[in-house]
Amino acid sequence: MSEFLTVEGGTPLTGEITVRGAKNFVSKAMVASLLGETASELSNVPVIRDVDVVADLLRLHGVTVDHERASGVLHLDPSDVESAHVADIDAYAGSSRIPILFCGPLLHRLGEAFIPDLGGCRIGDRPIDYHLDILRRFGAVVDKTAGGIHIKAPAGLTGTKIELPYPSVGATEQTLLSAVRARGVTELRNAAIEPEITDLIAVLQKMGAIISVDTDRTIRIEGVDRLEGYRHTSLADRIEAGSWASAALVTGGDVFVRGATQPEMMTFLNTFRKVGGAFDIRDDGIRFWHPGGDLQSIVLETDVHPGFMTDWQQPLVVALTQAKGLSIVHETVYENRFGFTEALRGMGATIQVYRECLGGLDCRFGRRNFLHSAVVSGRTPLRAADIVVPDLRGGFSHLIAALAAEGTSRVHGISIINRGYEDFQGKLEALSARAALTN
Ligand SMILES: CC(=O)N[C@H]1[C@@H](OP(=O)(O)OP(=O)(O)OC[C@H]2O[C@@H](n3ccc(=O)[nH]c3=O)[C@H](O)[C@@H]2O)O[C@H](CO)[C@@H](O)[C@@H]1O
Ligand SMILES: C=C(OP(=O)(O)O)C(=O)O
Repeated sequence: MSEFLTVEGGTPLTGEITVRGAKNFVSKAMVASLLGETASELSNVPVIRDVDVVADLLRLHGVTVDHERASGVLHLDPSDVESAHVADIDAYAGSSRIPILFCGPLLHRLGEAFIPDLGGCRIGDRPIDYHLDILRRFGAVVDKTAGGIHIKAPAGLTGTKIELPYPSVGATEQTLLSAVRARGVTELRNAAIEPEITDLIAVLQKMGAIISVDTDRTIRIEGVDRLEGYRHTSLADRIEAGSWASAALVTGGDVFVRGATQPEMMTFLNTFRKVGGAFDIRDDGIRFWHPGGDLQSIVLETDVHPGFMTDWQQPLVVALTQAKGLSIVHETVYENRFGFTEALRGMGATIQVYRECLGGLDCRFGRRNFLHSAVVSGRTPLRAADIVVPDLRGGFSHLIAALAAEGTSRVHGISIINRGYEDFQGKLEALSARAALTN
């Protein structure tokens, strides 16, 4: 951890940056390519570490992966998967959450798989009980070991009825990726319907799948015998776009986010406006800026789509430290996503975290001892600090706070941010931030 970013605060971010494909879709579309008999081509792919991790994992399983990094085109050819000799899979333990989604496709192709322990941000326990339950319902035999899970389906997978206890994104994707080639029909109730899932369904349909989505969160999948490769352009990363929007607001800046799209960001845009941010939606992106005057405090609850996305929460909380009055933020998706506020407090923010559900919703975490509600009292000037990045979005929030703070901050552990923000240092430079890497 010797490398750190020196950030001199106090300069509004101004200018233009580009946001490419969504981290939370691209990685899943890459896994979907394993289901095809022919090669796939995915466009608008960002250069982020999660894409590299999944590319390497696919290569390990015999997929030929060619990532044209500048143009953002990814070629994925799975024709050699059956003959691949998978070695060194343990090296991928803890790298991201995507390996668990390899289960369905590998079971269809090979009848068995070993999935190393998962990584991803530590923002709660992040169990995989729904995933394992789903796989068992399809007929797989799951054996949990110390380093990962062994999974087998010698007789193939059979369609089933599933009702999720909570509309989990990953569990919905697990179901989709397993059901499309299972025997018969699968019905998934209480499914997640995030835009990244809708785009995954679009990819699977292009491959030959038959999937319908009802208005009541029910997804029906009719299994088919064969799927082909696909050609698809990823939807934009709405989380990255929202993060830069918050950065513009906190620093009193003006940023055009080329590539950002309105439909997937409607909920964010409503909140951004209520806080006092301004935006202008254009065909090629969205401009976000601080129009002057005071920012307003709000009551905010994170929720599954179409609610306010949990991954937007952390950057926006920094903006709330600059709003007048008391804001309430109730995190209902992850039980432990306010750890990042400690560093903000060290920078002068007034934020209290509570175990109670503050806000309108009673969530799964009420009365379970999790500090999952926050009260932010503003406006408080922020001062520079030495910070260690805790997780992806928390890290970006700290970066935003450092950009707005008075003085020079040192942000350690910034490589975590590369997992989901393409070339964020280049983008900071393009926006005239005063940030430099020190080794
Ligand atoms: C790579 C990726 O796409 N990550 C996103 C994905 O994560 P991910 O797919 O991991 O998130 P989920 O939607 O599955 O998790 C939501 C909630 O369900 C719980 N749960 C989930 C699975 C399970 O087997 N058991 C269980 O209890 C989780 O602990 C969490 O409290 O959706 C989240 C919610 O929009 C986003 O914040 C993440 O950025
Ligand atoms: C929680 C996140 O991602 P992951 O599921 O990959 O940890 C995120 O993108 O903020």
